[in-house]
Amino acid sequence: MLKDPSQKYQPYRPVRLSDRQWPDRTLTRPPIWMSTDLRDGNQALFEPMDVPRKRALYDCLIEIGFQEIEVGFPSASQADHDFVRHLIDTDAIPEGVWIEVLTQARPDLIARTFESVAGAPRVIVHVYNATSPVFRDVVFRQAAEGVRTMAVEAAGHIQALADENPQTDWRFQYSPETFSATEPEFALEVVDAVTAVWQAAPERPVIINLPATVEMSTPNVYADQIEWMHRHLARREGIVLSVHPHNDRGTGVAATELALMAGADRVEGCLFGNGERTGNVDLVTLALNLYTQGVSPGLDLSRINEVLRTVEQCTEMPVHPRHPYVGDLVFTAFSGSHQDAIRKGFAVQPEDGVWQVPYLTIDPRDIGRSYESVIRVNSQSGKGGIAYLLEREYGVSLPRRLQVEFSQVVQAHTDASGGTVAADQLWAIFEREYLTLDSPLHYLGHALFDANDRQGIRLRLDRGGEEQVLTGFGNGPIDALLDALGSPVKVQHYEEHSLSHGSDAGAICFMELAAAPIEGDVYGVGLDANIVTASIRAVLSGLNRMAVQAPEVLGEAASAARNASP
Ligand SMILES: CC(=O)SCCNC(=O)CCNC(=O)[C@H](O)C(C)(C)COP(=O)(O)OP(=O)(O)OC[C@H]1O[C@@H](n2cnc3c(N)ncnc32)[C@H](O)[C@@H]1OP(=O)(O)O
Ligand SMILES: CC(C)C(=O)C(=O)O
Repeated sequence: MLKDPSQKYQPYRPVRLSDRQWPDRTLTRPPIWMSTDLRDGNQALFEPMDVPRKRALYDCLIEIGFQEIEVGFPSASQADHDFVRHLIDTDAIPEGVWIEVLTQARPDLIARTFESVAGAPRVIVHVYNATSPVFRDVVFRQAAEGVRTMAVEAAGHIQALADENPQTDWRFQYSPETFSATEPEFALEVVDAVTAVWQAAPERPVIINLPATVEMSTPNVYADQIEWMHRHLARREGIVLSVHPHNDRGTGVAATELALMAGADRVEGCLFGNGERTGNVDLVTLALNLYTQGVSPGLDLSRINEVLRTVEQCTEMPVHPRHPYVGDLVFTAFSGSHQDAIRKGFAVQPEDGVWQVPYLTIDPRDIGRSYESVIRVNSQSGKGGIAYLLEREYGVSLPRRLQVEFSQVVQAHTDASGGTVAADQLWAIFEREYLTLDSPLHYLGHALFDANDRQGIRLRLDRGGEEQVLTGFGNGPIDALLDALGSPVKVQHYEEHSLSHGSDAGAICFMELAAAPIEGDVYGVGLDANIVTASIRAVLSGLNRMAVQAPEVLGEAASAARNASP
């Protein structure tokens, strides 16, 4: 890299527009959408789409609700010509939908374009020539006047061919390619000349499309350029003002939004931002950005995963996992505080119905995505996400302190394994830690009985391979159980709930235990169809876990007296 890049690169030229209006505007309605997936998107692929792939993507665009679709550059390739014919010959252009075809401002190409669309019900003929100084000087080797004439002659040619074919409904579109690198005064001069030829008027509007063929400035400069044109264009009321942003600086969406605030009526782009180099502007992001502002975009993206699959199959290009709204990971929170906030947000249903789940700009269900991928657990995760997954998948609501305890168990696992933990793996860790740990004390059975206003229990268990029958008495079954075991532990807290789903067991019991040699409390968990058995299992689970640190918590082997029949 150069120490002084100014020797090689020049800053963009700002537009003189001191009273710009766009900064104070907000977007309150959607633009007219035009998909150029099948043209600009297609011309940017390793392997351009064949007719079946183009057709699959076209059908997808129709289902989403696009009414203007640029279907190709039929004078440039046989494949594009064949696709246009396929649509016309199979009657695949629904009422209200306009196909659009692109051509250079060259008489032979314009003529071939009209031949290819013969018999179509509605066609937008889109003609372009570049207008910027470098194109004038280097590519066309013509003075500005020559470049203007190229556009004017093409416009006249198009008008004449359309007049010869009145069975089709025609609309005309002109793009001064490289508009954003063109002096605004010259772009205006060319566009005004073209709209004069076409006699643009409200009853016969034409589309003037102002591309950022290469994005070369901050989005505010593009917005200024659009507002300047919007305010200076002749026949403005007969013009649908369109923008065609690319994303070379990574700000295509921002530039488009500001351009719409600056007066544009229409946007050309591609699904998920496919297109030349860094892509055309992403129409899905634009549409859903509007949606999250409470503005219906007029496009149906309620099954966004299906759209994604179609686009990926047709273009053979993957969409990034962090791509806005559609990427695999955009509704996933790994870090603990995010998971905690999301879980709490889901739990609150605001009375006014206004969406306010932290970290999520949109309800994933609105676009056909589920909460399943919302929370994943890895080494950055905390108790919130873990609790959320166990609750959602297994109907298990962990008490708060158990959430803390178990998250450390999970963290040890993720630190060691390095990966993420799905809900089923989480449950397996939970089972191993709390539910299937049955040594040294292994529950075999119990019977409760009344003993002079006290609760009696006869407990059958396997203690390290030796079967024992222990008897104890207390104020209730747990008290009697601890008495039978002769264990010094104290029950600090006890919670039990029925399982809502995910297991046919009826109840889960959480027992928070404390015993002198151990710092802090330790949880045991029991799962059983019977609520008392679930609580006995929970005590034994806790004791087995505590015994790893302090074997004495297991209690003395019960006294002969206790072992005697009551
Ligand atoms: C920004 C965009 O995405 S624009 C769309 C780009 N898409 C495509 O180009 C589609 C694929 N293109 C093609 O198949 C070919 O370029 C064709 C069929 C359009 C033209 O092919 P060719 O006649 O062989 O020309 P070539 O590809 O070399 O293009 C360069 C010529 O087109 C001229 N040209 C370029 N753009 C335009 C235009 N908009 N209007 C008129 N002439 C143009 C150039 O000045 C150059 O002319 P020259 O040979 O007299 O110097
Ligand atoms: C033809 C024009 C609109 C184009 O694709 C561009 O400038 O990027």
